[in-house]
Amino acid sequence: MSLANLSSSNTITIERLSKSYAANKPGSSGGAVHYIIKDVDLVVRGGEFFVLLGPSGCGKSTLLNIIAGFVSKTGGDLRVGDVEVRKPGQDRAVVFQQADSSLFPWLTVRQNVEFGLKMKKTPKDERRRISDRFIRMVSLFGHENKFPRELSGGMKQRVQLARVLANDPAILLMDEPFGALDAMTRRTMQKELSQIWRETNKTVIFVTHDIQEAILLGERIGVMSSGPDSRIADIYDVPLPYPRDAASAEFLSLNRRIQSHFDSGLEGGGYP
Ligand SMILES: Nc1ncnc2c1ncn2[C@@H]1O[C@H](COP(=O)(O)OP(=O)(O)OP(=O)(O)O)[C@@H](O)[C@H]1O
Repeated sequence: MSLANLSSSNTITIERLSKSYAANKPGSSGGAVHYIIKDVDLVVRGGEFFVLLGPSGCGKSTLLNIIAGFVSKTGGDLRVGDVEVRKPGQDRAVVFQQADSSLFPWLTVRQNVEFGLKMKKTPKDERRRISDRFIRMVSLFGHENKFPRELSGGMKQRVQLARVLANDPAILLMDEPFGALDAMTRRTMQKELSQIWRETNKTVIFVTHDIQEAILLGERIGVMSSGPDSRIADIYDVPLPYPRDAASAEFLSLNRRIQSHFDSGLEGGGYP
């Protein structure tokens, strides 16, 4: 398959997507319906790095989990390429904020990274080659025989990332993956992720409530309105070359523009 075809088959198309729930008090009847997200329209191109930015509780994780197939939509359409999303699939992988719940505590770093490959019956030599590559990429070489309990939070997060990348999903869905890390580790991880994305041409949707992180990473930034009835209120292009310099005039100017978007109350709420 050519790269162009690969890209279009990884395009994520979202049309009037909604997630609602019945908000009846116990014992009452009637049809009060609350929307977490309502009528979200978005196209994320194959190979694009798209950031979803918004205040806490606006529905970023809900939208990401619908794209992952973990949460069902209640309205609208969602497709990857031409295929309607109804459940999780091998084309999509999720990186969560907390690595703890996703790593197997009884497996070493290497065994965790190779887990999905083993399930797919990838031959041992090939598994070793792939896990070596990604363990190096996330700077964990020398730690491959350690167990999760012997690792710091940042190291566990890097194992999670290496494991997801070893499975080679076309689409990476990342839910505040660096939110729990200290500032220095976070910066290193942002650089690594940006480089991996540029090397692998994956489609990435990255959730954050940090404007600087959004501008460091994204080609486009979709700003979500505060919930309920949340939607993508605005999309900013980030026409800056990678790797990005957070101290450059253009970076700071875009940061101010997005910040003022929230300060002016366009989202109907404070930020963050
Ligand atoms: N099953 C559910 N039933 C009712 N409300 C829900 C349900 N799931 C989520 N919510 C509500 O939907 C809103 C959006 O939650 P979500 O976790 O998607 O937000 P978020 O933007 O990712 O927040 P954060 O940045 O704090 O993680 C919240 O107000 C949450 O309480």
